[in-house]
Amino acid sequence: MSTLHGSEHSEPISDSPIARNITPEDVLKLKQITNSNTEDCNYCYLCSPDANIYDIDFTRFCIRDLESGTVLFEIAKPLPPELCDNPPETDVNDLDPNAGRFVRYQFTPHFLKLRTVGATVEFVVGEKPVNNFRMIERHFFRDRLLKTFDFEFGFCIPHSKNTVEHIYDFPALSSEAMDEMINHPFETRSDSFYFVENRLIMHNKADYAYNGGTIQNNTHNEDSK
Ligand SMILES: CCCCCCCCCCCCCC(=O)O
Repeated sequence: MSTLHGSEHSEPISDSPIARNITPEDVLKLKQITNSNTEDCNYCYLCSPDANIYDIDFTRFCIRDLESGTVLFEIAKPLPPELCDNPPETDVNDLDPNAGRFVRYQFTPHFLKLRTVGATVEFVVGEKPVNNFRMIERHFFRDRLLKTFDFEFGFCIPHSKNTVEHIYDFPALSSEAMDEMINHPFETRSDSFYFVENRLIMHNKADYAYNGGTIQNNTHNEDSK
């Protein structure tokens, strides 16, 4: 039996979140990062990897500062083994079904001073048309909700490759809040919930450090986007 971990709902959303459809309204009500009350918070997801019945696959992800145009982070999914000269012997996704659902970002303190960031996502979809593709992403520092982002991807035709840039307007943060976030790496976290026709089909997590000394970054799972 489990509830929607991390929420401060007076009633559990569900006895089994994976068994029942989680809606946008559900995740918009969450008052904490999912499963933030346990050590293994990176292993609590509100849908199983099998919920992605549309075979949506993120193949490239890029974040840029819209004021300067500087690319802050970029990652592309490796080519499938059949298209590689030297494919790895083991696919990490064969070992851990949650591989690729969690990303760790390491940014410099300057990142927190940015105003607007563009996140470009490239993704492919499978044989089903995708209607009403929507991402709700919630960023928390500890138990404080920094901001909720709610982005539409629109309609995607079967077997299409798509690119969209979502604009993140940063929340206003006091210098004290920024200092706290800088001094407590990985206590800033996000949940990204992806819906098709209001059904949760993917849930990814990320955490963030802002104490890096160089321009950018590092990830746990390089194939996660
Ligand atoms: C400081 C709080 C505002 C945070 C805005 C963050 C903008 C960067 C977006 C990157 C989020 C990607 C999440 C993911 O990997 O799924």
